[in-house]
Amino acid sequence: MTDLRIGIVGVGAMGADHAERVARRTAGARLVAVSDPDTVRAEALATALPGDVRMIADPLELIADGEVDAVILASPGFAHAEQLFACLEHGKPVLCEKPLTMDAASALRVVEAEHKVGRSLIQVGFMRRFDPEYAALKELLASGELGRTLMLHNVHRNKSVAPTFRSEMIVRDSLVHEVDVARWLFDDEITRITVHAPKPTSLVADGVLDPQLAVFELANGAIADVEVFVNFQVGYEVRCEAVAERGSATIGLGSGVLTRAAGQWGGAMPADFRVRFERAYDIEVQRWVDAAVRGEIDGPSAWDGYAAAAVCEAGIESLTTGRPVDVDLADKRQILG
Ligand SMILES: NC(=O)c1ccc[n+]([C@@H]2O[C@H](COP(=O)([O-])OP(=O)(O)OC[C@H]3O[C@@H](n4cnc5c(N)ncnc54)[C@H](O)[C@@H]3O)[C@@H](O)[C@H]2O)c1
Ligand SMILES: O[C@H]1[C@H](O)[C@@H](O)[C@H](O)[C@@H](O)[C@H]1O
Repeated sequence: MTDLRIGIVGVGAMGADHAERVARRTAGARLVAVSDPDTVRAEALATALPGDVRMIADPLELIADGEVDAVILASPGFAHAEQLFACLEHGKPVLCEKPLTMDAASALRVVEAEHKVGRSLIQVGFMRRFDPEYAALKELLASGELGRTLMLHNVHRNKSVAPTFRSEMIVRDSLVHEVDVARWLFDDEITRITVHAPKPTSLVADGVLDPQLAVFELANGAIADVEVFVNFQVGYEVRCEAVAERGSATIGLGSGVLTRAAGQWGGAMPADFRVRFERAYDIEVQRWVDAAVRGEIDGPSAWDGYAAAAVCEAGIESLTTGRPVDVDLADKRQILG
């Protein structure tokens, strides 16, 4: 069978990482084109990677290109909506990095446009669903061995982020992962969100609310809390503890290799998500490629991206008022039939 020919739009940190993945270690796929407004960066990447990778300056041209079968969108969130509509117009399967779009209204338009096409073409890059630890936690909770899950406690810390990363991005770009994790682990919708902000770390610009503490209330009565702290300084740390009726389960303790030496004990912390979630991204992309060949998706759908956008929109409102905000989610059955 011939390889799925993939084009990547946006080759900054994440796009370049995916480009390496597709070009070197994804079975049944071939990287054929990259696009980025920074054409020098895109050209350099295209030249460095194995195979014949073209640089196409205009992302919409890459999406329309007859030799590109499927697209990975790793452009910034503000560019996703237009590029997703182009993928739908050309009938191209697309793995879109989170966030699906910048707000709930545009995300819902994407869901509706895909529904009109009549095929699931969009998969959202909520890669934690493919992380072996998260997958094992999901399986354990679903088995019922611990009884009903009551609460989740989550920690999401980045070593640092660019100074352009503002308070609402902490919700839309970082907290959005736990929004998806909570919806996925509970298999339920978040109906209300509250985002508290303690006095910020002194290591961010004035006005940036970092860290934040979010509380999600789910339709089934469960609650999830999340500390999100994107300028933690130390390293990348993502943890999740599920508390159930007859026990708890924790993932993300980073207990790979613990050493004891010179009167101290400990291990290494990954510098960022590319290291911590490398395996998750590999599995995500491989399964997306395999599903695209079958004309399907195999992961978070456009609806999941929309639902997360609706929760984040309410979260950003809560961050400014300090009050709980109900999530305004469209009726799935009415939209998708
Ligand atoms: N799943 C994850 O864990 C994860 C991790 C990091 C980033 N992301 C997501 O990936 C996307 C990219 O993030 P990043 O960290 O690589 O950012 P980045 O700033 O490192 O890279 C973005 C790239 O997109 C290019 N770009 C800007 N405007 C564009 C446009 N209109 N069309 C095409 N390319 C454009 C920029 O020149 C840059 O090279 C974002 O949606 C982000 O939220 C996801
Ligand atoms: O875009 C990144 C990415 O999604 C990471 O997985 C997350 O930990 C960061 O907070 C976010 O800025």
